[in-house]
Amino acid sequence: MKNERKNMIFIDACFGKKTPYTPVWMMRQAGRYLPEYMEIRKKVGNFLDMTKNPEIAAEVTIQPVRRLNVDAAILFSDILNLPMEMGLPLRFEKGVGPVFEKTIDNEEDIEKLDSNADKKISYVYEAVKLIRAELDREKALIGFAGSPWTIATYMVEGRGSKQYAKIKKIVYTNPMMLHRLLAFNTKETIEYLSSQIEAGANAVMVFDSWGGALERDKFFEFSWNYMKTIAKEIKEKYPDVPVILFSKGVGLYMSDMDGEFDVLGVDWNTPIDYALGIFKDNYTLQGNMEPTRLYSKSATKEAVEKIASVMKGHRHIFNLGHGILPDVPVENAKYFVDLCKEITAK
Ligand SMILES: Cc1c2[nH]c(c1CCC(=O)O)Cc1[nH]c(c(CCC(=O)O)c1C)Cc1[nH]c(c(CCC(=O)O)c1C)Cc1[nH]c(c(C)c1CCC(=O)O)C2
Repeated sequence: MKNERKNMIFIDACFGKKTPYTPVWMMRQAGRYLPEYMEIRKKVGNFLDMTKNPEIAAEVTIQPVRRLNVDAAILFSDILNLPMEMGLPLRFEKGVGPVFEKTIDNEEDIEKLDSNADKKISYVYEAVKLIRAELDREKALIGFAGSPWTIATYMVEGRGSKQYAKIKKIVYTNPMMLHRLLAFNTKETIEYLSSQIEAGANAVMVFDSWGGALERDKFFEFSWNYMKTIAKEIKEKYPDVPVILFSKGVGLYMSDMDGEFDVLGVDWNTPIDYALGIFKDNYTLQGNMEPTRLYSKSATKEAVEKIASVMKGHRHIFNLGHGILPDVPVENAKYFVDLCKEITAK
Protein backbone atom coordinates (compact mmCIF):
# COMPACT_ATOMS: atom_id res chain seq x y z
CA MET A 1 0.00 0.00 0.00
CA LYS A 2 2.69 2.45 1.05
CA ASN A 3 3.66 4.95 -1.62
CA GLU A 4 1.95 3.05 -4.35
CA ARG A 5 1.95 5.56 -7.15
CA LYS A 6 0.31 3.67 -9.98
CA ASN A 7 -1.44 5.87 -12.51
CA MET A 8 -0.93 9.09 -10.61
CA ILE A 9 -0.89 11.78 -13.27
CA PHE A 10 0.36 14.30 -10.76
CA ILE A 11 3.42 12.21 -9.85
CA ASP A 12 4.19 11.49 -13.51
CA ALA A 13 4.10 15.22 -14.24
CA CYS A 14 6.45 15.92 -11.32
CA PHE A 15 9.01 13.66 -12.99
CA GLY A 16 8.44 15.10 -16.47
CA LYS A 17 6.71 12.00 -17.85
CA LYS A 18 4.02 12.35 -20.52
CA THR A 19 0.49 12.68 -19.11
CA PRO A 20 -2.97 12.70 -20.80
CA TYR A 21 -3.48 16.29 -19.63
CA THR A 22 -1.66 18.75 -17.36
CA PRO A 23 -2.57 17.93 -13.74
CA VAL A 24 -3.98 20.70 -11.55
CA TRP A 25 -4.46 21.54 -7.87
CA MET A 26 -4.66 24.79 -5.91
CA MET A 27 -2.60 26.09 -3.02
CA ARG A 28 -4.88 26.47 0.03
CA GLN A 29 -7.50 24.33 -1.70
CA ALA A 30 -8.63 22.95 1.66
CA GLY A 31 -10.20 25.98 3.25
CA ARG A 32 -12.73 28.69 3.79
CA TYR A 33 -14.11 29.15 0.25
CA LEU A 34 -15.71 25.70 0.64
CA PRO A 35 -19.07 25.73 2.49
CA GLU A 36 -18.42 22.15 3.68
CA TYR A 37 -15.15 23.37 5.28
CA MET A 38 -16.95 26.24 7.04
CA GLU A 39 -19.56 23.83 8.36
CA ILE A 40 -16.92 21.66 10.05
CA ARG A 41 -15.01 24.69 11.26
CA LYS A 42 -18.13 26.10 12.87
CA LYS A 43 -18.66 22.83 14.69
CA VAL A 44 -15.06 22.52 15.91
CA GLY A 45 -14.77 26.26 16.54
CA ASN A 46 -11.04 26.56 16.08
CA PHE A 47 -8.65 26.08 13.17
CA LEU A 48 -5.77 24.63 15.23
CA ASP A 49 -8.06 22.06 16.85
CA MET A 50 -9.05 20.96 13.35
CA THR A 51 -5.40 20.37 12.43
CA LYS A 52 -4.86 18.32 15.61
CA ASN A 53 -7.77 15.98 14.95
CA PRO A 54 -6.75 13.33 12.36
CA GLU A 55 -10.32 12.42 11.35
CA ILE A 56 -11.26 16.04 10.76
CA ALA A 57 -7.96 16.89 9.05
CA ALA A 58 -8.48 13.89 6.75
CA GLU A 59 -12.04 14.87 5.89
CA VAL A 60 -11.10 18.48 5.14
CA THR A 61 -8.13 17.36 3.01
CA ILE A 62 -10.40 15.27 0.81
CA GLN A 63 -13.20 17.86 0.46
CA PRO A 64 -11.63 19.77 -2.47
CA VAL A 65 -10.82 16.51 -4.29
CA ARG A 66 -14.48 15.48 -4.08
CA ARG A 67 -15.78 18.90 -5.02
CA LEU A 68 -13.29 19.95 -7.72
CA ASN A 69 -11.70 16.69 -8.90
CA VAL A 70 -8.19 18.13 -8.56
CA ASP A 71 -5.35 15.69 -9.27
CA ALA A 72 -3.69 16.03 -5.87
CA ALA A 73 -4.82 16.49 -2.29
CA ILE A 74 -2.67 18.56 0.05
CA LEU A 75 -2.59 17.59 3.68
CA PHE A 76 -4.72 19.90 5.84
CA SER A 77 -2.40 21.33 8.45
CA ASP A 78 -0.31 24.47 8.82
CA ILE A 79 3.38 25.27 8.47
CA LEU A 80 3.27 26.60 12.04
CA ASN A 81 2.24 23.33 13.73
CA LEU A 82 5.88 22.18 13.74
CA PRO A 83 7.30 25.27 15.54
CA MET A 84 4.32 25.05 17.89
CA GLU A 85 5.38 21.50 18.79
CA MET A 86 8.93 22.80 19.33
CA GLY A 87 7.47 24.51 22.39
CA LEU A 88 6.11 27.83 21.15
CA PRO A 89 2.41 28.19 22.05
CA LEU A 90 0.43 29.30 18.99
CA ARG A 91 -2.95 30.90 18.51
CA PHE A 92 -4.80 32.23 15.47
CA GLU A 93 -6.28 35.66 16.10
CA LYS A 94 -9.17 36.93 14.06
CA GLY A 95 -8.00 39.70 11.76
CA VAL A 96 -4.35 39.19 12.75
CA GLY A 97 -3.51 35.61 11.79
CA PRO A 98 -1.04 33.37 13.60
CA VAL A 99 0.52 34.65 16.84
CA PHE A 100 3.29 32.99 18.89
CA GLU A 101 3.06 34.04 22.53
CA LYS A 102 6.74 33.26 23.09
CA THR A 103 9.39 34.28 20.55
CA ILE A 104 13.00 33.37 19.87
CA ASP A 105 15.09 36.26 21.18
CA ASN A 106 18.48 34.73 21.96
CA GLU A 107 20.65 31.60 21.91
CA GLU A 108 19.08 30.21 25.10
CA ASP A 109 15.66 30.30 23.47
CA ILE A 110 17.01 28.14 20.64
CA GLU A 111 18.53 25.73 23.13
CA LYS A 112 15.14 25.28 24.82
CA LEU A 113 13.39 24.22 21.59
CA ASP A 114 12.08 20.67 21.71
CA SER A 115 13.84 18.35 19.25
CA ASN A 116 11.00 15.86 19.72
CA ALA A 117 8.65 18.16 17.80
CA ASP A 118 8.65 15.78 14.83
CA LYS A 119 7.37 13.01 17.16
CA LYS A 120 4.90 15.13 19.13
CA ILE A 121 3.26 16.05 15.84
CA SER A 122 2.20 12.43 15.22
CA TYR A 123 -1.44 13.54 14.76
CA VAL A 124 -0.31 14.69 11.29
CA TYR A 125 0.99 11.21 10.45
CA GLU A 126 -2.31 9.71 11.66
CA ALA A 127 -4.14 12.10 9.33
CA VAL A 128 -1.88 11.12 6.41
CA LYS A 129 -2.66 7.42 6.99
CA LEU A 130 -6.40 8.09 7.09
CA ILE A 131 -6.28 10.25 3.96
CA ARG A 132 -4.24 7.74 1.99
CA ALA A 133 -6.65 4.96 2.96
CA GLU A 134 -9.66 6.95 1.76
CA LEU A 135 -8.32 8.90 -1.21
CA ASP A 136 -8.74 7.54 -4.77
CA ARG A 137 -5.65 5.63 -5.87
CA GLU A 138 -5.08 7.96 -8.83
CA LYS A 139 -4.97 11.05 -6.63
CA ALA A 140 -1.64 12.02 -5.10
CA LEU A 141 -1.33 13.19 -1.52
CA ILE A 142 1.09 16.08 -1.01
CA GLY A 143 2.69 16.43 2.43
CA PHE A 144 4.35 19.73 3.29
CA ALA A 145 6.33 21.88 5.69
CA GLY A 146 7.35 25.52 5.89
CA SER A 147 10.89 26.42 4.89
CA PRO A 148 13.35 26.81 7.78
CA TRP A 149 13.57 30.55 7.04
CA THR A 150 9.82 31.14 6.76
CA ILE A 151 9.01 29.35 10.02
CA ALA A 152 11.94 31.19 11.64
CA THR A 153 10.36 34.53 10.64
CA TYR A 154 7.27 33.60 12.68
CA MET A 155 9.33 32.14 15.56
CA VAL A 156 11.35 35.35 15.85
CA GLU A 157 8.76 38.00 14.93
CA GLY A 158 5.92 36.22 16.74
CA ARG A 159 3.49 36.99 13.91
CA GLY A 160 3.32 38.00 10.25
CA SER A 161 5.27 41.17 9.62
CA LYS A 162 5.60 43.86 6.96
CA GLN A 163 9.25 44.77 7.53
CA TYR A 164 10.74 41.65 9.19
CA ALA A 165 12.90 44.11 11.12
CA LYS A 166 13.47 41.82 14.10
CA ILE A 167 14.70 38.80 12.16
CA LYS A 168 16.57 40.90 9.58
CA LYS A 169 18.39 42.68 12.35
CA ILE A 170 19.65 39.23 13.35
CA VAL A 171 20.61 38.51 9.70
CA TYR A 172 23.03 41.43 9.80
CA THR A 173 24.08 41.55 13.46
CA ASN A 174 24.12 37.92 14.64
CA PRO A 175 24.07 35.61 11.59
CA MET A 176 25.54 32.68 13.52
CA MET A 177 22.58 32.66 15.90
CA LEU A 178 20.18 32.59 12.99
CA HIS A 179 22.13 29.79 11.31
CA ARG A 180 21.78 27.77 14.51
CA LEU A 181 18.02 28.24 14.47
CA LEU A 182 17.80 27.43 10.75
CA ALA A 183 19.92 24.29 11.17
CA PHE A 184 17.60 23.18 13.98
CA ASN A 185 14.51 23.86 11.86
CA THR A 186 16.08 22.02 8.91
CA LYS A 187 16.81 18.89 10.90
CA GLU A 188 13.29 18.81 12.37
CA THR A 189 11.75 19.45 8.95
CA ILE A 190 13.65 16.56 7.33
CA GLU A 191 12.37 14.24 10.09
CA TYR A 192 8.87 15.67 9.76
CA LEU A 193 8.68 15.24 5.98
CA SER A 194 10.27 11.77 6.17
CA SER A 195 7.59 10.67 8.63
CA GLN A 196 4.86 12.09 6.41
CA ILE A 197 6.29 10.01 3.53
CA GLU A 198 6.51 6.91 5.73
CA ALA A 199 2.84 7.44 6.63
CA GLY A 200 1.87 7.56 2.95
CA ALA A 201 2.43 11.04 1.47
CA ASN A 202 3.27 10.68 -2.24
CA ALA A 203 5.08 14.00 -2.71
CA VAL A 204 6.30 16.75 -0.41
CA MET A 205 6.35 20.52 -0.80
CA VAL A 206 8.34 23.16 1.09
CA PHE A 207 6.61 26.56 1.38
CA ASP A 208 8.95 29.53 1.59
CA SER A 209 6.40 32.33 1.69
CA TRP A 210 8.81 34.94 3.05
CA GLY A 211 11.94 34.17 1.00
CA GLY A 212 11.30 37.44 -0.84
CA ALA A 213 11.93 39.44 2.35
CA LEU A 214 15.66 38.88 1.76
CA GLU A 215 18.07 40.47 -0.71
CA ARG A 216 19.61 38.04 -3.18
CA ASP A 217 22.77 36.85 -1.43
CA LYS A 218 20.99 36.64 1.93
CA PHE A 219 18.13 34.68 0.37
CA PHE A 220 20.54 32.00 -0.81
CA GLU A 221 22.47 32.00 2.46
CA PHE A 222 19.51 31.96 4.87
CA SER A 223 16.70 30.33 2.93
CA TRP A 224 17.47 28.52 -0.32
CA ASN A 225 20.54 26.66 0.99
CA TYR A 226 18.46 25.11 3.76
CA MET A 227 15.67 24.20 1.34
CA LYS A 228 18.29 22.55 -0.86
CA THR A 229 19.54 20.52 2.10
CA ILE A 230 16.01 19.32 2.83
CA ALA A 231 15.47 18.37 -0.84
CA LYS A 232 18.81 16.57 -1.08
CA GLU A 233 18.26 14.49 2.06
CA ILE A 234 14.69 13.58 1.14
CA LYS A 235 15.74 12.59 -2.40
CA GLU A 236 18.56 10.46 -1.00
CA LYS A 237 16.15 8.58 1.25
CA TYR A 238 13.13 8.57 -1.08
CA PRO A 239 14.19 8.96 -4.73
CA ASP A 240 10.67 8.05 -5.92
CA VAL A 241 8.98 10.83 -3.96
CA PRO A 242 8.86 14.17 -5.79
CA VAL A 243 10.08 17.23 -3.90
CA ILE A 244 8.45 20.59 -4.69
CA LEU A 245 10.13 23.84 -3.63
CA PHE A 246 8.19 27.12 -3.60
CA SER A 247 9.66 30.48 -2.67
CA LYS A 248 7.47 33.56 -2.91
CA GLY A 249 8.75 36.87 -4.25
CA VAL A 250 12.12 35.75 -5.60
CA GLY A 251 11.50 35.55 -9.36
CA LEU A 252 14.51 37.75 -10.08
CA TYR A 253 16.81 35.38 -8.19
CA MET A 254 15.73 32.34 -10.20
CA SER A 255 18.79 32.13 -12.43
CA ASP A 256 20.82 31.11 -9.35
CA MET A 257 18.38 28.50 -8.05
CA ASP A 258 19.49 24.92 -8.35
CA GLY A 259 19.33 21.72 -6.32
CA GLU A 260 18.12 18.15 -6.22
CA PHE A 261 14.37 18.69 -6.41
CA ASP A 262 11.74 17.86 -9.03
CA VAL A 263 9.22 20.71 -9.13
CA LEU A 264 9.63 24.45 -8.71
CA GLY A 265 6.57 26.46 -7.68
CA VAL A 266 6.31 29.73 -9.61
CA ASP A 267 4.53 32.60 -7.85
CA TRP A 268 2.15 34.91 -9.71
CA ASN A 269 4.60 37.84 -9.75
CA THR A 270 6.94 35.85 -11.96
CA PRO A 271 5.90 35.49 -15.61
CA ILE A 272 5.96 31.76 -16.31
CA ASP A 273 7.66 32.29 -19.70
CA TYR A 274 10.50 33.99 -17.80
CA ALA A 275 10.83 30.98 -15.46
CA LEU A 276 10.68 28.58 -18.43
CA GLY A 277 13.44 30.56 -20.18
CA ILE A 278 15.68 30.00 -17.18
CA PHE A 279 14.92 26.41 -16.25
CA LYS A 280 13.89 24.91 -19.61
CA ASP A 281 12.79 21.36 -18.76
CA ASN A 282 15.26 20.78 -15.93
CA TYR A 283 12.38 20.94 -13.43
CA THR A 284 8.60 20.75 -13.68
CA LEU A 285 7.20 24.26 -13.18
CA GLN A 286 4.09 24.53 -11.01
CA GLY A 287 1.77 27.52 -11.24
CA ASN A 288 0.99 30.27 -11.61
CA MET A 289 -2.34 32.03 -12.19
CA GLU A 290 -2.89 35.22 -10.19
CA PRO A 291 -5.30 33.91 -7.50
CA THR A 292 -7.53 37.00 -7.68
CA ARG A 293 -8.41 36.15 -11.27
CA LEU A 294 -10.67 33.46 -9.78
CA TYR A 295 -13.24 36.20 -9.10
CA SER A 296 -13.88 36.34 -12.85
CA LYS A 297 -14.37 33.44 -15.25
CA SER A 298 -13.22 35.45 -18.26
CA ALA A 299 -10.07 36.61 -16.41
CA THR A 300 -9.49 32.97 -15.42
CA LYS A 301 -9.92 31.76 -19.00
CA GLU A 302 -7.52 34.38 -20.32
CA ALA A 303 -4.76 33.32 -17.91
CA VAL A 304 -5.29 29.57 -18.29
CA GLU A 305 -5.06 29.88 -22.08
CA LYS A 306 -1.91 32.00 -21.86
CA ILE A 307 -0.15 29.71 -19.36
CA ALA A 308 -1.17 26.58 -21.28
CA SER A 309 0.20 28.01 -24.53
CA VAL A 310 3.53 29.01 -22.94
CA MET A 311 3.91 25.62 -21.20
CA LYS A 312 2.69 23.45 -24.11
CA GLY A 313 5.17 20.63 -24.63
CA HIS A 314 7.02 21.48 -21.40
CA ARG A 315 7.07 20.07 -17.86
CA HIS A 316 4.10 21.70 -16.11
CA ILE A 317 1.59 21.34 -13.27
CA PHE A 318 -1.25 23.87 -13.19
CA ASN A 319 -1.80 25.79 -9.96
CA LEU A 320 -2.39 29.30 -8.69
CA GLY A 321 0.59 31.56 -8.08
CA HIS A 322 -0.32 31.68 -4.35
CA GLY A 323 -3.23 30.57 -2.15
CA ILE A 324 -6.90 30.76 -3.12
CA LEU A 325 -8.77 33.57 -1.32
CA PRO A 326 -11.59 32.73 1.13
CA ASP A 327 -14.41 34.51 -0.75
CA VAL A 328 -13.84 33.04 -4.21
CA PRO A 329 -17.02 31.41 -5.57
CA VAL A 330 -16.61 27.61 -5.54
CA GLU A 331 -18.11 27.54 -9.01
CA ASN A 332 -15.20 29.62 -10.34
CA ALA A 333 -12.65 27.34 -8.68
CA LYS A 334 -14.33 24.39 -10.40
CA TYR A 335 -14.30 26.28 -13.69
CA PHE A 336 -10.52 26.83 -13.32
CA VAL A 337 -9.79 23.16 -12.61
CA ASP A 338 -11.99 21.87 -15.44
CA LEU A 339 -10.58 24.38 -17.91
CA CYS A 340 -6.94 23.53 -17.12
CA LYS A 341 -7.61 19.88 -17.87
CA GLU A 342 -9.77 20.50 -20.93
CA ILE A 343 -7.35 22.91 -22.61
CA THR A 344 -4.34 20.65 -22.09
CA ALA A 345 -6.03 17.32 -22.97
CA LYS A 346 -4.10 15.55 -25.70
C1 LIG B 1 2.58 31.42 5.52
C2 LIG B 1 1.76 30.16 5.65
C3 LIG B 1 0.91 29.79 6.73
N1 LIG B 1 0.39 28.57 6.43
C4 LIG B 1 0.84 28.12 5.23
C5 LIG B 1 1.74 29.09 4.73
C6 LIG B 1 2.54 28.95 3.45
C7 LIG B 1 1.74 29.17 2.24
C8 LIG B 1 1.31 30.59 1.99
O1 LIG B 1 2.18 31.46 1.83
O2 LIG B 1 0.09 30.80 1.94
C9 LIG B 1 0.57 26.84 4.56
C10 LIG B 1 -0.75 26.22 4.70
N2 LIG B 1 -1.79 26.57 5.51
C11 LIG B 1 -2.82 25.70 5.32
C12 LIG B 1 -2.41 24.72 4.40
C13 LIG B 1 -3.29 23.50 4.11
C14 LIG B 1 -3.31 22.92 2.84
C15 LIG B 1 -3.87 23.76 1.70
O3 LIG B 1 -5.07 23.67 1.46
O4 LIG B 1 -3.06 24.42 1.02
C16 LIG B 1 -1.13 25.05 3.97
C17 LIG B 1 -0.23 24.36 2.96
C18 LIG B 1 -4.12 25.74 5.99
C19 LIG B 1 -4.59 27.01 6.57
N3 LIG B 1 -3.87 27.89 7.33
C20 LIG B 1 -4.69 28.90 7.75
C21 LIG B 1 -5.99 28.67 7.26
C22 LIG B 1 -7.20 29.50 7.55
C23 LIG B 1 -7.74 29.03 8.86
C24 LIG B 1 -9.17 29.37 9.05
O5 LIG B 1 -9.43 30.52 9.39
O6 LIG B 1 -10.02 28.46 8.89
C25 LIG B 1 -5.94 27.47 6.53
C26 LIG B 1 -7.08 26.76 5.85
C27 LIG B 1 -4.28 30.01 8.66
C28 LIG B 1 -2.97 30.65 8.42
N4 LIG B 1 -1.77 30.01 8.36
C29 LIG B 1 -0.76 30.91 8.11
C30 LIG B 1 -1.34 32.20 8.04
C31 LIG B 1 -0.58 33.47 7.76
C32 LIG B 1 -2.71 32.04 8.27
C33 LIG B 1 -3.73 33.11 8.46
C34 LIG B 1 -4.06 33.79 7.18
C35 LIG B 1 -5.34 33.25 6.65
O7 LIG B 1 -6.30 33.28 7.42
O8 LIG B 1 -5.35 32.82 5.50
C36 LIG B 1 0.66 30.57 7.97
